[in-house]
Amino acid sequence: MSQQTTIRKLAELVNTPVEKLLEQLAEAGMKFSGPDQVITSAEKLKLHGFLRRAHGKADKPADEAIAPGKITLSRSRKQEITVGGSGKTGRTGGSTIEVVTRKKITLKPGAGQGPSAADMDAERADALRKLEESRARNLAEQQALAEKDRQRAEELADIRRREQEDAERAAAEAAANAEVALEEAGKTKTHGHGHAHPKPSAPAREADKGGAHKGKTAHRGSHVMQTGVEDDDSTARFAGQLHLSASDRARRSSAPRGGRGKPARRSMDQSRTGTGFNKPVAPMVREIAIGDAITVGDLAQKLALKGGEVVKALFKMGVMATITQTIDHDTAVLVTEELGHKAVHADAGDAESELLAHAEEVQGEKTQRPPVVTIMGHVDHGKTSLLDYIRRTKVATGEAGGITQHIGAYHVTTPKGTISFLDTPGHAAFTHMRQRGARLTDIVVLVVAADDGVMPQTAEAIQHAKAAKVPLIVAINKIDKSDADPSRVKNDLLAHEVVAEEFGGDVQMVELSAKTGQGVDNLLDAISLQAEMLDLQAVREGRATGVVIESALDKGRGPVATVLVQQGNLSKGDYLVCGIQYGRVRALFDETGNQVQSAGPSIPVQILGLSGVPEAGDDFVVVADERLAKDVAQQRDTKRREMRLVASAGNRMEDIMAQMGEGASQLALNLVVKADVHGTMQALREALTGLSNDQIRINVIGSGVGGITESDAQLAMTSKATVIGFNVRADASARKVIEGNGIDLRYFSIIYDVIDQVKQVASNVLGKEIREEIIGIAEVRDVFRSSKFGAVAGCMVVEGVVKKSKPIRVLRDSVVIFEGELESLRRFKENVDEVRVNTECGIGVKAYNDVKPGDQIECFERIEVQRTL
Ligand SMILES: Nc1nc2c(ncn2[C@@H]2O[C@H](COP(=O)(O)OP(=O)(O)OP(=O)(O)O)[C@@H](O)[C@H]2O)c(=O)[nH]1
Repeated sequence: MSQQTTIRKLAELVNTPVEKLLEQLAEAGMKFSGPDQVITSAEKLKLHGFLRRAHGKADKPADEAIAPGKITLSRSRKQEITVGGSGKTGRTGGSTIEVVTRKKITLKPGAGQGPSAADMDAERADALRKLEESRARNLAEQQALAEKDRQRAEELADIRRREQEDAERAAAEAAANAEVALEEAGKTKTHGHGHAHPKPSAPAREADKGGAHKGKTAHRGSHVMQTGVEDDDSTARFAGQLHLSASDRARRSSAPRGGRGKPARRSMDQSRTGTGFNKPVAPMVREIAIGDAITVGDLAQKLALKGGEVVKALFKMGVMATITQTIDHDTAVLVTEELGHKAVHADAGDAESELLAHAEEVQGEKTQRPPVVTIMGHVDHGKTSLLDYIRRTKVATGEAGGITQHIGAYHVTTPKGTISFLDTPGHAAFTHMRQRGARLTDIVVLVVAADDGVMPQTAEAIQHAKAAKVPLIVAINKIDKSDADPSRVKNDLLAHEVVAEEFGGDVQMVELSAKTGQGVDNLLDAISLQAEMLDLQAVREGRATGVVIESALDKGRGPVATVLVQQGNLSKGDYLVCGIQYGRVRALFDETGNQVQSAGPSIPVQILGLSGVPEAGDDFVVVADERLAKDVAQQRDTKRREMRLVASAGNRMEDIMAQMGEGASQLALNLVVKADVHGTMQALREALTGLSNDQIRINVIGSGVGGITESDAQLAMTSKATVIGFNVRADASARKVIEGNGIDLRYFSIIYDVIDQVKQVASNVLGKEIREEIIGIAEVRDVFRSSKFGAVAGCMVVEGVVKKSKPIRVLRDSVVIFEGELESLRRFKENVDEVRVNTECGIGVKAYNDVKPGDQIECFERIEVQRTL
């Protein structure tokens, strides 16, 4: 506005009549003489303010413009900026500031309209001040965060250091396994080395780049101060720092401390590539095979753990075991799973299945085979005499003197066919059957002395035969004796459901005398007849299978075993597996001691050539070659040893329990059993352990064939066992230990005596128990009350005898309501010590006055009873 404005010109400009303008100016308090008078800018503004007010609008700038000297016209722009440490407003307390920027024009009277040098007004200064404050606040926050990050980084570094140590330890432990694994995989160590420092993976590289945070900043663009409002570089950079991500900050703050700050990251990458011995990212789960038993040490080795760790885990499970101790399969599986690994059952092995495949090959035409007979009966009823008679008269034909040797079994040839007898204790025959789940005996001959009748062991034999579903033939022996009464025997047997044919049953009964031989042929006929009815068949050709009946170690000939062939044909030169032994049949002998070339089904034969002494009851199988025989035998040996370890571990445990007197209410009686032959030893072991019940457990902790040795005596001493010698004696050194330590040693030659005596010993161990016995019951008929005696019950003794000195119980409706003792017991007015059945009496109960008619007073006593098996 370089030109001066007149009122007329202004009226034209604002399009208002000049008169009206003059009026308005007059109203605004400005007097003008005419329209050509000049109007100043101040006057213009005054008019403008007047007019706004007149229209009801307040105009602050206009008011301010009233200030003398200058008029400022302004155009404003609002802008919001957010400031805060990480951009996460909520966490760091960042704030939003409203910045108002104005374009200002200050008009000075006569000074034209261009922008003045003092563009910055008070508001702007205020906004900048606030911004400065905010910056300062954020800087403080930044520093606090940096401090926190530094602490956190230190913690992380600490954790990583510990992990690294753990990893190194794990690596050392895994070294052995890894070597094996590497060998298996055909990898060389250099291969592993080449990957020891792999390049970081793509994402890792990207994350490592310095620009990582930039990308994030860009992503958070809404938080960045926009340029153009304030061209402030420092603020822009500052804002960039504010928006660093937490991870970036952590890395940035840890970087200077950790050198290059990357070892942890590198190790992660290595583990991902699967090279080097770094701590695995997930726990390593091993799958291990466990047999029937394993020592704690072996298990730890399989799991690549320290023995102590497995012991500790077992302890937590309530199993106390040392590293050398054996644990059974189930416990081993449990602890393996507890330790986070997997367990599978160790396969029995291919050799055994191969063996089975071979065994199945023994197929062919089946033909009639001889019956296998076991003789059983009560002691002294004549079993041995009968067997001897048959052997003497029917075996060894053609041999001078007919001397036969005892090999545990023999066969006789009768006009009606061959019969094989098992010359082992009846128990043993059935033990074998139970063990193998197969029939070893076809027929049981039950010997009953005609003069003695049915006795306990007769009944026991009947039970055995019935349980095994083996048919019976009864030999009524000693009929030569004057007091023989065969019909009484037959009648007695009826009570055991053994019914003679003549009574309409199906059991053949033969009267005979083992002494004179009378009727023995009839018995053989009866056996042949029974065998025919049973239609016993077997394959005669092919590889033989069967069972060991007896075994021993012969000083001159080595291990000898009497086997009963069940299928096929056993020949000299055959390879066989026999229990855990194997070998090639060097020679076969029959019961007369003659060498034979082969033996068919149901024929017992003694063999030489085994690697060791098999156990009675072991099976044998002829196999194609020695290798297979050896493999199977060794596998079985391992398995059996494992089982023994478990059994002995169990024994040890029970001993400990018994000694501690806690954890088991069951008592234990330990025995060491030695016998002359395997069959007897096995029969004894079975029979004795079978005596165990809830209260006592009979442990045969040691058993074997042969004399009692010093080691047997030592075993007995350490486990406080009783030594049983069956047809064997203790040698000098064993006797010394036995006598010196007071070990209980007993010799026997009759199985039943052993059982009886063990029962007695067990009873002593069991001790006595206190039992209560009710000796009398009195019924309350009436109750009298006296000040002197209290309540006195008028009673009738309905059972037994009521004694003053014995404890009593008061019963109401068959429920005990009081237990105590008697205060008084009277017959009429007299005090008595006892009152018998069907007698009236007066009873005063001590400390109890609530007796009512209808109650029962039960009198009892406590007695000591010897516990028995
Ligand atoms: N008179 C007579 N005596 C017999 C007969 N059979 C056996 N004896 C006698 O009875 C006794 C016992 O006979 P063993 O054959 O030993 O009886 P066991 O049943 O084998 O006895 P253990 O082997 O001890 O169970 C012996 O003295 C025999 O001589 C018989 O038929 N008549």
